[in-house]
Amino acid sequence: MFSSRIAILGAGSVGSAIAYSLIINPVCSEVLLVDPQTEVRDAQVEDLGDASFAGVRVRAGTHKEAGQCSIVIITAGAKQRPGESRTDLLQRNLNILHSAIEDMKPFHEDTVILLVANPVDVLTYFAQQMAGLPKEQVIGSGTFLDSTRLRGILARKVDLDPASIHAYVIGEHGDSQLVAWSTITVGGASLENELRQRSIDLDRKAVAEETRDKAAKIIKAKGATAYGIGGVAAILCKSILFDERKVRPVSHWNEELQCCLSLPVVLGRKGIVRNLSIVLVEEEKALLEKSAGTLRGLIATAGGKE
Ligand SMILES: NC(=O)C1=CN([C@@H]2O[C@H](COP(=O)(O)OP(=O)(O)OC[C@H]3O[C@@H](n4cnc5c(N)ncnc54)[C@H](O)[C@@H]3O)[C@@H](O)[C@H]2O)C=CC1
Ligand SMILES: CC(=O)C(=O)O
Repeated sequence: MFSSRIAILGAGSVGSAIAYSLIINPVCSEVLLVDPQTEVRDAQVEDLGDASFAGVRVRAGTHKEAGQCSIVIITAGAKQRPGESRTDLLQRNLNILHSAIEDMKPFHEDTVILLVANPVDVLTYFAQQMAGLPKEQVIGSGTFLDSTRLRGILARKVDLDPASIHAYVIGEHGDSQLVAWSTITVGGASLENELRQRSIDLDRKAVAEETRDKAAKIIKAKGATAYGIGGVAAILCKSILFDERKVRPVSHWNEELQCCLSLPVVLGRKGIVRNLSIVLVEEEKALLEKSAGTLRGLIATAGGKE
């Protein structure tokens, strides 16, 4: 059995969905839930414990214990109300992040921090400044969830398994994100080729908008998204703990663009193992730079570097 521990800060909708994914498909021995709302936290522990058939222990933990875990997943923070954007949460969630990180410090030298709370790219940047860990060990779930949504939408359009479509949403996990259309492949062939061969007329703009707006649509109807990020965060934990070297689009510091945003990178036990050089066409490069500009602006507004 595994010996690693994963701490989840925030035992709300997202934290509990991530915990559920982690106990259903075990990758660690213990999951710690950390939340100042102790009554809710303890009820989540009890409820999740009833589902822990695979032997993963779930218990309440403290911030100090979390700082010593193999992975700390930060979901602590306010969520969007219908009509709000992720960036509307910035100041509230930055304050929560600051106190949570101070409460966890000093971190174990091998801890990887996975930001999930929004706006995830900006919080990833500030967590890197605050945590005292190498930048490679502080990452955000970024556009992995958007890329999963994109693959699902494309899979329905072209009648294929989503896992057989290599497609990435890059940039901000937010409104300035973009689909890297020119890089999409199916079985080694370009998506263009697949569409042409099968005479499928794909409305790319509509697909990109459906992908981008999916969270808002779910939030409008049920108040939160949870299962998607639950699955995605658990997959990222597995990639990290098993040193899988999987390529994932996650939020990380990009020296060239001077902000944290998502591009495909190689993930391993110490977080980002290396960057990959995705080859974009000019229009995509311009959109990525625009997305980075949005994120740099948000960082500056929140008191980070200009
Ligand atoms: N990156 C992504 O793809 C996604 C991000 N999110 C984000 O995740 C965040 C959480 O969403 P929900 O779970 O729905 O919210 P929620 O309100 O259900 O849960 C948040 C929890 O954080 C706790 N919390 C507050 N301060 C804390 C601290 N210092 N330490 C530990 N816990 C603390 C609260 O008590 C609350 O229980 C939101 O910011 C939301 O926007 C949600 C879905 C997907
Ligand atoms: C809420 C959010 O960030 C999402 O579901 O994409």
